[in-house]
Amino acid sequence: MDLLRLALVPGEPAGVGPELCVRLAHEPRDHALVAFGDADTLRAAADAIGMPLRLVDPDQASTRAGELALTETANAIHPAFGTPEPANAGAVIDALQRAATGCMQGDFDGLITGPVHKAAINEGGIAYSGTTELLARHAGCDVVMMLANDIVRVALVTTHLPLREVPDAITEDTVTQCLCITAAALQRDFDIARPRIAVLGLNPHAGEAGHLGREEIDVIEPALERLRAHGFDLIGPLPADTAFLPAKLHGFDAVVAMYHDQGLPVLKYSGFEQAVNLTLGLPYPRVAVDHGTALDLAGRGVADPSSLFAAARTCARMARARRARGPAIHA
Ligand SMILES: NC(=O)c1ccc[n+]([C@@H]2O[C@H](COP(=O)([O-])OP(=O)(O)OC[C@H]3O[C@@H](n4cnc5c(N)ncnc54)[C@H](O)[C@@H]3O)[C@@H](O)[C@H]2O)c1
Ligand SMILES: N[C@H](C(=O)O)[C@H](O)COP(=O)(O)O
Repeated sequence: MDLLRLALVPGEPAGVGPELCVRLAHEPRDHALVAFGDADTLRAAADAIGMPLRLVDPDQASTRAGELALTETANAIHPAFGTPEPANAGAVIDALQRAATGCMQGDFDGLITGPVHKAAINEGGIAYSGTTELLARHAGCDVVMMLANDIVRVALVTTHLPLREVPDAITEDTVTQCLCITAAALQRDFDIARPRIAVLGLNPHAGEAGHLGREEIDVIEPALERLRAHGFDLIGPLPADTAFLPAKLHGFDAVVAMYHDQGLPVLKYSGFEQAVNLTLGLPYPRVAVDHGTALDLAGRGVADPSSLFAAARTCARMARARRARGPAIHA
């Protein structure tokens, strides 16, 4: 079988992404990694953490430790560590889009991404709420953000949205769509034949029988009932404050949360180092780190690379399984 090829985007040039990519390039691997980024930024990151780095042509598909194939997407300005330059927003987004195009065209088997600084991209004049949304638009499909570690998988109905807008975005359709994409991904990429999914309510105590909000009764429960009639194994809507108790978590393959900060703090508290961020529903596997740009640590050589290593392992595993199984048939 041909060597697996994975695209790697370091993300914000002033953050920890580039140095973590240098560390990743030194890890043993049985797949080719092709980075999309700025050569000077990667070299500066390698110098800062005292690790050698040899950048090679993207066609070379090297698996040698310390070597990284690079498709250059040059920055406008060389940034200082810890200080994002909004002028580099175009280069950061260009790297993501070119890597995603490569995945869509079948040049790559999957995409691994480092952290992007959302404010710096917007300050650079590009409307951007997250890479999840960018990749969904690029591929023209609906997706779900799921963060996962060995303890829990959390999928979100809404992603990067002001809290004020969340209730209006929780509809029977968005809940149904999130559950369908999540269940299909658990079957396909995690080999769980009949996933058991816990679904959280939106309101305190899942609405307390309508006395603390009606979204559970009017929106979430009807969506669950509709899907149960199609054979989905769903529990909920559950009160979010106790759904993550270890004894309960044991029985679920994933938890669907209604919004970002309902689900992700629990996931990150339970295992920040090993967690990864997956975009479910794309035609290719995309796996990212679970942490941000950590501007306070950039260039100091102390940032933990575990999440990026886990992202690369997860992406390679999913890509290999998809290759073995063949392309998905979309209804
Ligand atoms: N995958 C992504 O693209 C992603 C994920 C989360 C946040 N972000 C973005 O990153 C920026 C900064 O976000 P933030 O400050 O809320 O979160 P952050 O994850 O960058 O930092 C939170 C804390 O965790 C620490 N930390 C983060 N990564 C670490 C690592 N690898 N090793 C050791 N410690 C680490 C930081 O030092 C900081 O104390 C924001 O623009 C945010 O939107 C991007
Ligand atoms: N919501 C993610 C997290 O908190 O880890 C993060 O912001 C990155 O999301 P994108 O991959 O959509 O940029």
